[in-house]
This record gives sequence, structure tokens and C-alpha cells, in this order.
Amino acid sequence: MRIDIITIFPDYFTPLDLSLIGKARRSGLIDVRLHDLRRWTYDRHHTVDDTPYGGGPGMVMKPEPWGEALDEITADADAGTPRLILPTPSGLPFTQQDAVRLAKEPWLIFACGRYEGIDARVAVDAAQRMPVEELSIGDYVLNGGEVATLVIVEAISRLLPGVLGNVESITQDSFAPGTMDNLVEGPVYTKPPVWRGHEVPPILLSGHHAAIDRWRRDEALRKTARNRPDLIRRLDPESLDKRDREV
Ligand SMILES: COc1cccc(COC(=O)c2cn[nH]c2)c1
Repeated sequence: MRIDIITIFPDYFTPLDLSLIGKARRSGLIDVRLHDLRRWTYDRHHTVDDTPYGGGPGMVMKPEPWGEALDEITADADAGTPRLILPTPSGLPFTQQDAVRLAKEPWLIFACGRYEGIDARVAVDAAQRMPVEELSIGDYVLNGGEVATLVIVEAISRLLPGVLGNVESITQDSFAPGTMDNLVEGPVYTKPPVWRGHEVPPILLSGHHAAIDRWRRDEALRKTARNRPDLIRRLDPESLDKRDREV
């Protein structure tokens, strides 16, 4: 997968050189390219923002640099058609299902907005040449799209074959399509069996794998009901067996 990131703060993305994603980049699994938006400005101050039409506080990112940046980056026609992702508080909620969907894409471009946002015409103009998605990672406001892009890139990259050593852990993730649809994971434990007087639930040391799977599902249902009643309502009753309903 190719990932292009356009930002006025390229240094925000040094974390992508670390750990599993850094390893995936070095092994060629992911091709991440960083672009400083100011490369497409020509005035002395490399201006990327201006006052909002209609008045109001703050500044808006000018369309011209974005247009030229996207033209140049997408001119690389042999890489197929990219999908433009715009992290923004006003976007569609980004979910694990989106991470699974986007992990199948050959080429993603992330536009990191700052200030009050990017001139709306940038997304309209880009949509004439490629799919454009505005995505929100949560109902709060950051100073820019860089942190949200790191979140989305990590959620996607860890699903790519070969990035995570243990593929099995993906299927047991919270929200993982299939068994964990609309469920969050229950508690996890490791050695020692007793720690500061706290025992690991004995079932987990029993070796009865069917009973252990049942216990884990019960705990996932309990934790989801406690922390995410909104998800419980979304659970497809068909996906709940008789035992589930007793939890
Ligand atoms: C593109 O326009 C803007 C405007 C303001 C802030 C941002 C940065 O994104 C977020 O704050 C965010 C993303 N998901 N949840 C919060 C982008």
C-alpha cells in the first residue's frame, strides 16, 4: 500500500518510522511519502492560510497549494487511482469496519487540515478525479489533522498482511468483523497466576477451551453492555445465541 501524507508539520510523522509500521515501511509493505504543503507556495512567507469569507474567527487553508499538491502527487498515474482521506471533526465516524475496508485500498492520500479547516472547494475539486472521504476519529477538536491521520494510518496498517506477527490477534480485536462485531474485548491476563492477592479467573487456567471461549464472550458482552450500551443496541439479535441473552 502507498500512503501519501500532505501536512505543514511533516515532523509529526516520525512515529511512523517506529515499531511495526517502521518495520513494514522498511520491508516495503507500506510506502509512506510525506509532503510539506508549503512546497506548493511561492510567496516569501509560504502562506497557506487566509481569513474566512463571511467573517468569523480563525483562518482557513487556501485552496491553491492543496490543488497543486494533489495535482503533482496524483500525476503518478501508474499507481492507480488514490482515495483522498480528510480527517475532520465534521467527517463520517471512522470505525474498525472502515479500517478493514481502507486496508484493501492500493493508495491513500491524507490531507492534514489546520486552523478552521481547508477551503471546501479542495474536496469538491479533488472529487472530480478521485474518491474523497471526510472521516472523524471522535467528537472532539484537535489543532490539526496530523494526529487523526496517525490514528487512521495505524488502525489500517496493522491489518495489512505481514505487518502484525500474530494475525490471530486481529480476529479477536474489539470490533473485529465476524466474531467481535459491535463487541469490545473483555479483560486479559498473564502470569503470575496470583498478583498482590488478585487471582486470574480460574477458568482461564482450566484448559477447557470451549468453556474459556464462552467465558471470554460473556465478559465481552458484559464489558460492552457496561461501557458501550450504544453498541449493544446495534448487536444483531440473530448473532446472539441463547447463552448470550442470559449474560
Ligand atoms: C480539516 O479541517 C479540520 C478542522 C479542524 C480540525 C481538524 C483536525 O481534525 C480533528 O480535529 C478531528 C478529526 N477527527 N476528530 C477530530 C481538521
